[in-house]
Amino acid sequence: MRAAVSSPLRCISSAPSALLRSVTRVIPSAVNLVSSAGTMPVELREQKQQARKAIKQQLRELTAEQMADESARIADHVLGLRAYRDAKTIGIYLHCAKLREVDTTRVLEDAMRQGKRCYVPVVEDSNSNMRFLHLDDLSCLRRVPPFDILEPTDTYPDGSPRQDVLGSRTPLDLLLMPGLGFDRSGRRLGRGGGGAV
Ligand SMILES: Nc1nc2c(c(=O)[nH]1)N(C=O)[C@@H](CNc1ccc(C(=O)N[C@@H](CCC(=O)O)C(=O)O)cc1)CN2
Ligand SMILES: Nc1ncnc2c1ncn2[C@@H]1O[C@H](COP(=O)(O)OP(=O)(O)OP(=O)(O)O)[C@@H](O)[C@H]1O
Repeated sequence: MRAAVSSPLRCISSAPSALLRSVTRVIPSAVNLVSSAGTMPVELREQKQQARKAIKQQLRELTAEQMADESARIADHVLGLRAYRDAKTIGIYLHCAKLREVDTTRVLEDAMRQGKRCYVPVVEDSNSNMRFLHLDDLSCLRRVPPFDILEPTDTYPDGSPRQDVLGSRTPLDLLLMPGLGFDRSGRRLGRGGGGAV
């Protein structure tokens, strides 16, 4: 995600616990490989594809009740974290149920209630560039193709441009990352779009 921040950023990755081991099982050690050309080694690309396929299959097998339970546990965990409680400004994704992502609603609602400044991702273009825009009112959200993920409008109701975190004097203290899978040390596997690089 091309969201530069000017202070050390605390990153919390969350995924249903049933999935936490998937990434390391399917990608034993290759996650640490970096080719000298700065491109992803073919072997690693293939291992990631295989891991994505396996994880998506596991996600499909979770029931709605399991998803809701795991999301509730993750929300409880996040809400109890000092990093969260201390954060004045947070980046948070708006989960997509169709993609079986961890539900962020409760954290977002709590953050807004607590007066934390929230920024959410908005896809810029087909090159996976994205911005983090300020969100203070859920009524400005609409589903945007092709992924049908909720995004805020570019402007506030009064027509002024919605604030981009990069133009803000208060950088993100905490970022809640969407991801397909995470291992127990927090290493993340995304959907392959490269937006989070
Ligand atoms: N909720 C949410 N918001 C987000 C992200 C995200 O992962 N989750 N993104 C994080 O960067 C950005 C959007 N990027 C996305 C990239 C791919 C897909 C997606 O649906 N991928 C399909 C495969 C599509 C294909 O292969 O053509 C999939 O993974 O099944 C969704 C969002 C910004 N906002
Ligand atoms: N080991 C690596 N060596 C060099 N470049 C890498 C390596 N891993 C990833 N990259 C670079 O990062 C980009 C994103 O990698 P990848 O598509 O696997 O990300 P992801 O985990 O799916 O995350 P997301 O798609 O959400 O950003 C790749 O296109 C590649 O340019």
